[in-house]
Parts: sequence; C-alpha cells; structure tokens
Amino acid sequence: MGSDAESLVHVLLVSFPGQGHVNPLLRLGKRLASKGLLVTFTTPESIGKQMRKASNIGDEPAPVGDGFIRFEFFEDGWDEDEPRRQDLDQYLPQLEKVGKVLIPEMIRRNAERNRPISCLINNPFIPWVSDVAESLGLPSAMLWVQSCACFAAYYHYYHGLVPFPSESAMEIDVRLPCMPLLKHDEVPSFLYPTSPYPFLRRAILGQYKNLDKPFCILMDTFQELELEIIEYMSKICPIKTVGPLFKNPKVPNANVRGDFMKADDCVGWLDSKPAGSVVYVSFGSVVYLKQDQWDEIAYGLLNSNVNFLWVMKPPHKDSGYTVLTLPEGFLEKAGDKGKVVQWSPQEQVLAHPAVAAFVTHCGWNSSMEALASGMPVIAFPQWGDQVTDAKYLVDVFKVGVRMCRGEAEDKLITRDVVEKCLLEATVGEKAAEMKRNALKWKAAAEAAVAEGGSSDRNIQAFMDEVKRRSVEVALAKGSKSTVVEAPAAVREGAATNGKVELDSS
Ligand SMILES: O=c1c(-c2ccc(O)cc2)coc2cc(O[C@@H]3O[C@H](CO)[C@@H](O)[C@H](O)[C@H]3O)cc(O)c12
Ligand SMILES: O=c1ccn([C@@H]2O[C@H](COP(=O)(O)OP(=O)(O)O)[C@@H](O)[C@H]2O)c(=O)[nH]1
Repeated sequence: MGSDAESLVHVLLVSFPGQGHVNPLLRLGKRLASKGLLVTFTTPESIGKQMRKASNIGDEPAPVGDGFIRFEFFEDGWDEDEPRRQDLDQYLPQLEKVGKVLIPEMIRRNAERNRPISCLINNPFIPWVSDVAESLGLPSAMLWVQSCACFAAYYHYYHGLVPFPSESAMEIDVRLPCMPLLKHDEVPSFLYPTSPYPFLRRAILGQYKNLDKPFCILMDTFQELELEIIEYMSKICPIKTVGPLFKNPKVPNANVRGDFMKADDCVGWLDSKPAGSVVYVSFGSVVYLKQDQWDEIAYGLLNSNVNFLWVMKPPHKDSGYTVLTLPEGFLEKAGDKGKVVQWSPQEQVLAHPAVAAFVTHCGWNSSMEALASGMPVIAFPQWGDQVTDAKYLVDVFKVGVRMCRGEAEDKLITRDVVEKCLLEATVGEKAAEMKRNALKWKAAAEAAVAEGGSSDRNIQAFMDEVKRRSVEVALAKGSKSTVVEAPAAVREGAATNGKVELDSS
C-alpha cells in the first residue's frame, strides 16, 4: 500500500452478510473514501468469496476519489455448506462469538501495519460491533439500512411507547408521531405476534439494545423524503441522513461492487426496446414466491402484452425453497417481448430509458433506487419493512400502485390483478402522474447528494467528527496521531426545509 493510503484516517466497515445490507454499507464506504478516508470493508469470507467471484475485488486498496477502499474478510467458523447458516437464531450468535475475537485481531493487525483504525461502522443484525469498538476505546457509528419511518416504528415498539397489534387486538391501527396512520398490516410485519419470522424481529430489534453506543446513526434516506419523521427522531437519536447512497455524484468507481452473483447482461436487450416500453420485475435477494403466485405473475405479464425483464434468482440450496419454474411454453410465447435473468445490474436497469415501471418487493434499497431513478413502482411487498415501504411508495410518495398488501393478507394475486396493475402503471393519466412525481423525487435525491445538499452536508459533518475523534483516539493511545486536516467548519443552518410538491388527482 502506498504511503498515501497510510496517512489517511482509517475506518472499518463491518457488514452483516446479506445483499440488502452489504450494498448500502459498501456505498457508504465508497462515499467516505471518495472524500478522503481509507476504508476497510469486512464481512464473512463465505460471502467474500462470492463477492470476489462476482465482481472485480482485488487485494490492493482501490483508489476512490481522494481516498481508498480495501477488503478483508473473516472466517465465521462454520463450513461453507453448514445449513445452520440459514437459521438466524443460530447464525447471529455464532457471528457474534467469532466476530468478537476476529474483529479486534483485524484491528490490531492494521495498527501494526501502520494504518490504525479510528472508527467502526456496522449495519443492523450485528449490534455487538459497537461493543467491540467500546472495548478497544474506539468510536462507532451504525448505518441503518431501512427507512426512517421503519426505524421509528421499531423504536416505538421496542420501548412500548404506542400500542401495536397483539394477540388480543390483532387488527388495530398504529399511530406514530409525525407519520401517517398505519393500518395493522402496514407496520413492519415481523412485529405481528403471528409473524412466521420472529427471528427477523429479534435480529432487527437487537440493534435497539445497543442504540446508545454508536455516536451517530447514519441512514440511507434523505431529509426531504421523510422530513417530519426525521426531524422527530433526530431529537431522540443522533441521526444523520446520507442517502441515497447509491447516487455518488462524482466518483467513477462503479467497478467496486458487492454483488453476490454476477449480473446477467440485459442492457443490450433494453437498448433494443423503445423508450418506456419495459416493465422490470424483481423481488430482491431474499424474498422467494410460491409457484402458484409465480405462475399468475407470468400470465399477467403475457396477457398485458408489455415488454418485461424478470429476475428469477435461484434459491439458496439450504433455504428449503423448491426451484421455481415458468409455465410451459412461457418463454416461447413471450418471444422477444420478455427476458428472464438470474440477477440484474439493477441500478443500470432502473436508469434505462426503456424501463417504464418496476414491480418490486419494496425492500428499502430497491425503493430508494427506484425513487432516486425517477421510476414508478408496482408494489408487491411480502414481509418486514416491505409492507411499510409499500404504503409510503403508494400513499405518501405517490409513485406507485399497489398489487398486494403482504404478509397479513396472504392471498394469491391473480393474473387479472397483475395485468390491471401493469397497465395502470404504464399507460394513461395515473401512470403519467406517477412518473411526474417520481421525477420530482429523482431531482430531490440528486439535490440532497450534490455539494451542499442535505445528505452531503451530513456526510461532511460525519467525516469531520470521525477525524476529530481519530485525533482523540490517537492521543488516548499515546501513539503518533494520524495526519488530519483541521476539520472543515460544519456549515450552519438546518437542511432545506422545502417539501417536494406532488401531483395527485
Ligand atoms: O441475508 C439475509 C438473511 C440471512 C440469513 C442467513 C444467512 O446465513 C445470511 C443471511 C436473513 O434475512 C434477511 C432479511 C433481509 O431483509 C431485507 O432487509 C433489507 C435491509 O434491511 C430490507 O430493505 C428489505 O426490505 C428486507 O427484505 C435481508 C437479508 O439480506 C437477509
Ligand atoms: O437482480 C437484482 C436484484 C436486486 N439487486 C440489488 O439488491 C439489493 C436488494 O436490496 P433490497 O433492500 O431491495 O432487498 P432485499 O434483497 O434486502 O430484500 C438492491 O440494492 C438491488 O439493487 C440487484 O442488483 N439485482
């Protein structure tokens, strides 16, 4: 490593090994590097191996803007084909056990090699990272990877501040401060007492036990998008909104990517299609539908006669899911109107002029990517934060139509409903209005990350704080301090309070 990288303030990013967690933390890493930090990104080797295979991650630090990003992976202590990895109730304690030994070792090794780490940043599901930081006298921050509205919902649930659906009152609406009324099936679904995913409830709420440890909670959202709830929660927690993280305005480092699977080439196919003629269909990295639902979507796509790009990812071998199939003769009937891939370069797809709308499971990353790309959505939420995100996309941000309500509803969405939603989102006045709204959010997102925008100011303030604390850490450790510039004065004044005006008829 050149002396350049060694003279920079060094932060360690520790990620839970899920695609929806790695993507935003890696994007944050690239943003921090571009502004002059040395960033080391780490996650278990089982995923590291996939990332190296799918993308061109090298052994050398990659230059990104004024700084560098590098990767170090750690062994989680389980064989590669250990099926217990699929069970979060078993896997999370294992990760904590090994991480609490291996992350301090990694930190020590880096210090010996003249690149002492001065801050740790983690994402949800691995809250013990801030315990590791504390035990080593290092500051820590957390990157929240869902919306601020969901952060607020979990916060109020965890602290018992408002009533949530319970065994004795299942269908109550939930009123949270500074948020629209949420129907019982619009709160993050693993908070339902009947949820089949109690392990995800435990995983996400684990972070709230340790919420007083990180000095900052970074969020992949932006002020103008969730204005009231961000202001409200900021009075309770040290929140800084820094999104959308996937929009890095200046830095040409698209080659540093964290995909677990190589994306299939579909941009050439999109290029051959007329503007606004394709529907993109993807349910993210973890949602897996049942065969009968898959068939209805297939026929809905055929019957609507739209062009479509459909992501059909293979299930994890230990997930217990059976491989989905397409109805007989489906691909022949679709002909050149349809393309099915295993994994797509989603950011590129959403930015492509041929794409008119996005059938999405409403994971927060996909939701932010759609909003910030000016892409209307057809909301098909399944569980967790997705049901809340769907509510916001459709009723608050007004960029989508709803195809289902998710976990609580648990019903088959028929091909007729699929077809109706596809058409509603792609032709006619409602479609045009959603597109206008989506383009307003795109502009607002670009302004937030542009120099001087709300997210850019927050990133800069965070950087300054990390640098300030790195001097303190170095002094406390009595070692030679890393070279730091005098912290740039944090610009005065609150973020733009301007609301984005939406069309609605
Ligand atoms: O990777 C996982 C695993 C997992 C299990 C075992 C294992 O060995 C490795 C990983 C379990 O639940 C998840 C749940 C997720 O919810 C997703 O989390 C996103 C970010 O919080 C949200 O935006 C989305 O809406 C939501 O679908 C995302 C994930 O990436 C995972
Ligand atoms: O074919 C695909 C499907 C998804 N993604 C990316 O995978 C992430 C999925 O995160 P999200 O929060 O939407 O859903 P999750 O997978 O966590 O449920 C997003 O960044 C997508 O851009 C992708 O690159 N190609």
